Amino acid sequence: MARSILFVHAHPDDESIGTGATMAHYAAQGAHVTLVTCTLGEEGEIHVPELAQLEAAQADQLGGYRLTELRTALAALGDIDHRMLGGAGRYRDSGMMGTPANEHPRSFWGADLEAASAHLVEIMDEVRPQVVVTYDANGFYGHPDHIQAHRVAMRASEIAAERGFGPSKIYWTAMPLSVLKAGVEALADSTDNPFAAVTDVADFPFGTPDEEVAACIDGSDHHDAKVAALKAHATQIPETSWLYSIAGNFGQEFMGVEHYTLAHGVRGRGDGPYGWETDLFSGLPDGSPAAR
Ligand SMILES: CC(=O)N[C@H]1[C@@H](O[C@@H]2[C@H](O)[C@H](O)[C@@H](O)[C@H](O)[C@H]2O)O[C@H](CO)[C@@H](O)[C@@H]1O
Ligand SMILES: [Zn+2]
Repeated sequence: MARSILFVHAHPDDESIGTGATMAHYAAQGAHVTLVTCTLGEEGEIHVPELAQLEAAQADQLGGYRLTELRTALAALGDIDHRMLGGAGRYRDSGMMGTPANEHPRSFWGADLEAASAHLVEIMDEVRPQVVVTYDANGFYGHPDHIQAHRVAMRASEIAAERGFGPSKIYWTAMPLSVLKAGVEALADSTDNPFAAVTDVADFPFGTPDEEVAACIDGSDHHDAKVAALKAHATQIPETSWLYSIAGNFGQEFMGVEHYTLAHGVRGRGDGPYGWETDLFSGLPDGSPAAR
C-alpha cells in the first residue's frame, strides 16, 4: 500500500520550519507527501527591504509573494503535493492573537470550523493519508492560525473516520524540553542570542517533557534541503535568524531532527530511553485506507 502522509500548516514557512526535514525524508522514500497550507501569510513581517511596500498596510501583496516563496521551498524539499485550504486566498492570515487582523472577514481565525474542515476532508478523501501531522491544541506557540489549523485538522480527521477513510495516526509537532534546553545553552555565547532573556525553558510558550514525545524523525540527511527551504522564505526568515545560528552553535542535528507527540493511533516500536518511534508509519495496522 502506498504510504501517504498529510501535513496541515497555517502559513507559508511553517512547513519548512517545523517539518521540513520530515517532509523531505518521506518524499525521498517515495511516500505521497501532501501539504495543506491554510493561509497565504498576508500579515507577516517583511525582512527584505525592497519588498517592504508589499505589506498588508500598503500594497497588501505579501500573500501572493509568499506563495512564490513556498513553491521554491517545496521544490527544495522534494516531490510535495501542495494544496491551499479552500483554494488560494480563501482564508486570510489572522495576525498575532488580539490584533485587528483577527477580525478581518476572511481571517482563518474567524472561519467556520465545519466549512473549513469540509475543504480538508475533500483532500483527505483523495489522498487517503495513513498519517496526519499538525500542531497541538495551542498551535505549538499560540498563534491563532496555528490553533485553528489544529482544530480543522482534528475535525476533518474525525469526519474522515466517520466516512471510513480517517488516518490511522495523528501527530502533533513538538520540541522536547531536553532539546530546547540544549539549544538555549548552545546559543548562550552567541552574539545574536534571541533567548538571552530566557532563564528557564519553562518560560517558552512551547516545549514538551521528553517522556511525552512519541517520535523523533532523523532527517539529517536532508539538512541542506531544509536550510534551502528556510532560505526560500526570505521575507519571514532573515539571514541573521537564530534558526541559522543555532545550527552553527548547536550542530546540524538541530535542523534535521524533528519531534512529535502522538495524538491518535497505536504507537509503534521505538528507540532510546523513552521509546521514541523513528518512523511515523510504524505500527500501522494493515487495514489503513488505501490511497485511491
Ligand atoms: C512562524 C510563524 O508562524 N510566523 C507567523 C507569525 O510571524 C510572527 C509575527 O510576524 C510577529 O509579529 C513577529 O514578531 C514574529 O517574530 C513572527 O514570527 O505571524 C505572522 C502574522 O500572522 C505570520 O504571517 C507568520 O507566518
Ligand atoms: Zn505560522
